[in-house]
Amino acid sequence: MHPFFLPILMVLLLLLILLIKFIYSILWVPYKIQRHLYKQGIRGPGYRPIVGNSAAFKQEYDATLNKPMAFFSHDIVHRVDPCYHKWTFMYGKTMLFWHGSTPRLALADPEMIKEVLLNKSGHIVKVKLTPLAEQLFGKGLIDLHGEKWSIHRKLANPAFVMDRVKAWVPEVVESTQEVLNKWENGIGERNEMEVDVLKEFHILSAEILSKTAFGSDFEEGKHIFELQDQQAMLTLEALRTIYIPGFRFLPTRDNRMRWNVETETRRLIKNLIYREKKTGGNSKCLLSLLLWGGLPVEEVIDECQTFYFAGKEAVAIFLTWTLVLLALHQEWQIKAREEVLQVYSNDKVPNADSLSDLKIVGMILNEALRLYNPVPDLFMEATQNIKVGNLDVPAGTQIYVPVTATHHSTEIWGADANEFNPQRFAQPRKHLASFFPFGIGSRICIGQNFALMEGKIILAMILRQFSFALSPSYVHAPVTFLTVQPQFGAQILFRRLSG
Ligand code: HEM
Repeated sequence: MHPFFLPILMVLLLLLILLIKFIYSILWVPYKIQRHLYKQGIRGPGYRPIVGNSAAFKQEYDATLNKPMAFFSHDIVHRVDPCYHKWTFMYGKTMLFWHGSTPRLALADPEMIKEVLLNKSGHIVKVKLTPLAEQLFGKGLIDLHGEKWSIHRKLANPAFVMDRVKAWVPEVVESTQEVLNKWENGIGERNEMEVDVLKEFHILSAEILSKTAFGSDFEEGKHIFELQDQQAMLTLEALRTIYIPGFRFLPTRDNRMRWNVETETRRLIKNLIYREKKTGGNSKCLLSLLLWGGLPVEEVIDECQTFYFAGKEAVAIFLTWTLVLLALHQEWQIKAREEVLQVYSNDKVPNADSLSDLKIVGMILNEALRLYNPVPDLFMEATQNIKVGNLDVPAGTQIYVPVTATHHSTEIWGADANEFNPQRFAQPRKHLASFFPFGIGSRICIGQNFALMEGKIILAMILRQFSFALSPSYVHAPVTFLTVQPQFGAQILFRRLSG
């Protein structure tokens, strides 16, 4: 026998096993799942080996970016979730599409959505972030599972219970007042001034988060936020391409940039932690709870990365859309101002006790979160064969929850689903899974109380000091850049209120 015969045979055998595994996961499993769901009446754009429907996603997304809305409308699903929107007309609202070779089953029925998000069997879990997204979020709450998630969540929860959140009202008032003074000075002798509130609210929510959750000076956190913004852009670029395992380890230009940004972000957070350790901490803040709760430093860094992003981004977007809506719907701006002036009469500074008196403001915030919910979709995964409603869902199927589409559904919200009508929130919500901007179930947003408190205080303070309208330079173009954002900023004209 030739001396190389055996090694060559081994290599060939190994290659054959790899090929079989490859064919099994790229062809056999996807087509099997597709057949299984097709038999139950679930249709979709069809599986393409390896790439799935990535080409369609890219094409629709690029088309959206190049096509601002022709006229102002709150009917935005076709921009925010373009593929899903297009496919619903072809295949129905409950459908199957493909992210690479991963099946995604989109659900539209609130009862089924509730069943998935509230499932306690442990067989439906949150989808793990891709390693690329981990560089942005860190391996914190958003991406943790099981026992580790439960430990982190228990440690972080006390920072966001209502009493603790209310204690942060003075910090929110102080930071907001500084911004409003800046606008006031900017107007000076003029009649009005244009402000891109998207930029302003990013800075304001970052400052508030630094002071409250991290108990630190904004200057310390500022650089971390800037790096996170940079990382968000890089992550977005990467997420729009097909994920190829191992590619992120190649020293490409973008990969190197991502590594550097991540290393620098983590270094800065580590500095914050060491300062916190030295000073003994501030028992009110999240950072202290995590650190003194016994988490290893590396896990605290991960969690800080998560909160620096999640706590700033969505709040800034939420406030931005609220202002855009009130700038457009003057009648509601007037109603909200009347309420604010009544609740905070005699120049009273907004305080925690009167938050619940801001009923109309609360309804407006809800309506803004319904029409322009910052997080457009949620992803879960079946780890075993499961039943959702009447459907048999095979293990390995991801479940896609189209939050924006649900919030805009005429079947759920009636013929005026795409109208701005805060009055609809005068009644309790129709169904737990008809309005869920913060998610529902055990993974519900931990910062919900905090975000709504910020929304009420900041909006009340703006309404007391200024009237505002959309600037002619504003172009309505909602688009999904990780969150639902105004593509060209949100230019608003502010006027000082007389008297
Ligand atoms: C209007 C503002 C906000 C919106 C719309 C929002 C929305 C969401 C949504 C939809 C989820 C996912 C729920 C799920 O997977 O089922 C989430 C999770 C999360 N949010 Fe928020 N969020 C907001 C503000 C905040 C703030 C202010 C913070 C922190 C200060 C925060 C921190 C988090 C964290 C850490 C998670 C992961 C929770 C877990 O999986 O245990 N969010 N948020």
